[in-house]
Amino acid sequence: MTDPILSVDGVEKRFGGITALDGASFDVEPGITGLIGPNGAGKSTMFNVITGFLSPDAGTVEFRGNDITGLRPSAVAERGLVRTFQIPHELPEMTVRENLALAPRDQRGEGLFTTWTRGDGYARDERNAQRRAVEMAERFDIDHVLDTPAGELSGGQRKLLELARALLTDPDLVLLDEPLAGVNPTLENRILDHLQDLESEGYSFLFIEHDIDVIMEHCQEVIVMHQGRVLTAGDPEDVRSDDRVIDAYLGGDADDGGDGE
Ligand SMILES: Nc1ncnc2c1ncn2[C@@H]1O[C@H](COP(=O)(O)OP(=O)(O)OP(=O)(O)O)[C@@H](O)[C@H]1O
Repeated sequence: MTDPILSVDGVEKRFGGITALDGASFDVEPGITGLIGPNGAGKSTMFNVITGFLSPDAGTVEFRGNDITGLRPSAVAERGLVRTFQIPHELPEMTVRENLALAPRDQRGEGLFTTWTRGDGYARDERNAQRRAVEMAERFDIDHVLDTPAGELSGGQRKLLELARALLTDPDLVLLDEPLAGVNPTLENRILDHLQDLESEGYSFLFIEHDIDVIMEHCQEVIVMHQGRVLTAGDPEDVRSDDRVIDAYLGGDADDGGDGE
């Protein structure tokens, strides 16, 4: 048994009267792990807490054995834990090349201003960033759109760009929020193949996904959230046949008029 790369323990998060996370705990082992659960289960809130976009009201998050609870997103990214973003507001106007070249600094919280005002080593860093941008675009088959504004990409190309941007920060663990949403089946398979290849190179992934077949085929482990807690976690085969999971997805009230399909 390997050490967990990520450990979440007793995490709580409330928004006014809404309890989004209600004492959620789980471990993530190296590899590809799926995070599933019905709408409103708390999956996105959990991603935000893990990556420092929200502070939890209680509980801890440990990454590679170090407490990262409440650290800022840039500090979390520095330690090797990143999430893919919906491309922020201003970036659709920038080309794929520019998006990729800026990605590492962006994740570290260095804005354009810091980038431009930095002195020593800037030219070298810049050449390096440009070279890696092209290499990454080639790897993800988006090199033919390097000079296209990101806002003009298809849904699938945009997901590949997000993945490429995340990888340019040299992460150990990447959190992916529905990486296949709005992606056509051909690109969907390509993204999944990329994840598999990257995993064999030592990257780990935790991803939110609604398609249980994708989880079954590509994840070593699956974590199921429901009502802000972890309902169960483990082997996808076992989880799929777990009555509690089936109930959670069907709405739970078995004697409440469900058609029992
Ligand atoms: N910023 C917020 N303010 C108020 N309530 C919020 C906020 N963010 C999330 N919530 C609430 O917290 C609960 C959990 O939401 P969350 O988005 O984390 O669930 P989810 O599992 O990601 O759902 P989905 O699969 O629909 O994206 C929901 O009841 C949601 O309405």
